[in-house]
Amino acid sequence: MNGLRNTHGTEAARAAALQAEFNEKKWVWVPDEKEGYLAGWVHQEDQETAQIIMSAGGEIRQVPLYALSKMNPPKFDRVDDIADLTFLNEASVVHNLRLRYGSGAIYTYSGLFLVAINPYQNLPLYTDAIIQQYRNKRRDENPPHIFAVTERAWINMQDERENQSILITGESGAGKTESTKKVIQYLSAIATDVHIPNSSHTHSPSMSSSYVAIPSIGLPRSRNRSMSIIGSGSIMTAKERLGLLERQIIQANPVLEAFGNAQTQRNNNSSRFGKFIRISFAPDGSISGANIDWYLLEKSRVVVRSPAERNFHVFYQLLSTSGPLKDSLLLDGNIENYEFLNRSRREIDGVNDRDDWDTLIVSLPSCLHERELAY
Ligand SMILES: Nc1ncnc2c1ncn2[C@@H]1O[C@H](COP(=O)(O)OP(=O)(O)OP(=O)(O)O)[C@@H](O)[C@H]1O
Repeated sequence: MNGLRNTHGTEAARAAALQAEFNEKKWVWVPDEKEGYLAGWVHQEDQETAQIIMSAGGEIRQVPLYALSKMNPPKFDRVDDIADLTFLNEASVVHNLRLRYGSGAIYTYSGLFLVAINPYQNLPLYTDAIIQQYRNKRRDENPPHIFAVTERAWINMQDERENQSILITGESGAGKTESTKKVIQYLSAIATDVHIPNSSHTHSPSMSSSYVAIPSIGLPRSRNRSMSIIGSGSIMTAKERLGLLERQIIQANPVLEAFGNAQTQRNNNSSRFGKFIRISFAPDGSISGANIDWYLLEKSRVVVRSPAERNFHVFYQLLSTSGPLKDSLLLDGNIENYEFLNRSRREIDGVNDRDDWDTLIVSLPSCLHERELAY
């Protein structure tokens, strides 16, 4: 107990010292070509420019006033919600995200939004224990997390009996597909065990994983743009249900990815289409089905792309095989013989197109409802 009090005391003293040091000077963020923004303090200023002493190294820079951004006091370092910052400027947002990322916190709130920074490594943030940590908790009871956003959607669906949507957006390689998987992981883990077949009252928290905004979801839907994953209709035990939805969506992935993903300069497995995933729940909270709509496929990639990128995976997968399908399509050459393939990259490091073709073929009958894509 004493030890704990001492720790708190030391932390408070440290915070007070930092604040006192901060108060002594007029701290600002200075734009820097290499680092983005660097800390410094104003030594002198006139009406248009300021003389800044850089915090690291003591270098003096002459900077126009309009380029400077006010710095927040140290007590705001690593805040969970960017909206809490006193000075809400780009430099302070970047600083906060950078500090948090440096300590393994890839998620930060920005008001109603959640900002996720791609860690490009597997962090232990998605275990069953973490799911339990977010279950039935308010947003302010835990650190920012995609599970907290999903929990909110779940609670709203239950309380208000209204459909919910989670929009996941970002540039290529930002982590949209991975984030979508985390939402599905959470929902399938918390959905209740009992399944009532053929219920007519379902609610759908929907997820849009795309770089286009929600209104695009209103595009007319056609049969060949939609893939249904239908609940089993039988009563399942917790163990049987565990991960069923995840497994079904994972089984659908090889098909969607073969025909809709390609290697780009930013992402070896970039989705070249928007996705709208709907997960339906029965009134008792069990999953009754799921549906994936896709739209805005980058069709131009078939004929033209940057030399450093590839066409859609399926072409390379098909040409890596031998057998009746290739023969029936009169494909007797290899990549070099086809103009739409031989003008750009042919291989991806660490990817075996032949293995991926086998996975695709195994996935086809199990994930397609009514054999929509069978050939
Ligand atoms: N939360 C995460 N944890 C670990 N790795 C991640 C995470 N998010 C993304 N990644 C890594 O970044 C890569 C690219 O992410 P992802 O495919 O989700 O991007 P995307 O936004 O869907 O890209 P695109 O728009 O090009 O399809 C993933 O293959 C994975 O290696």
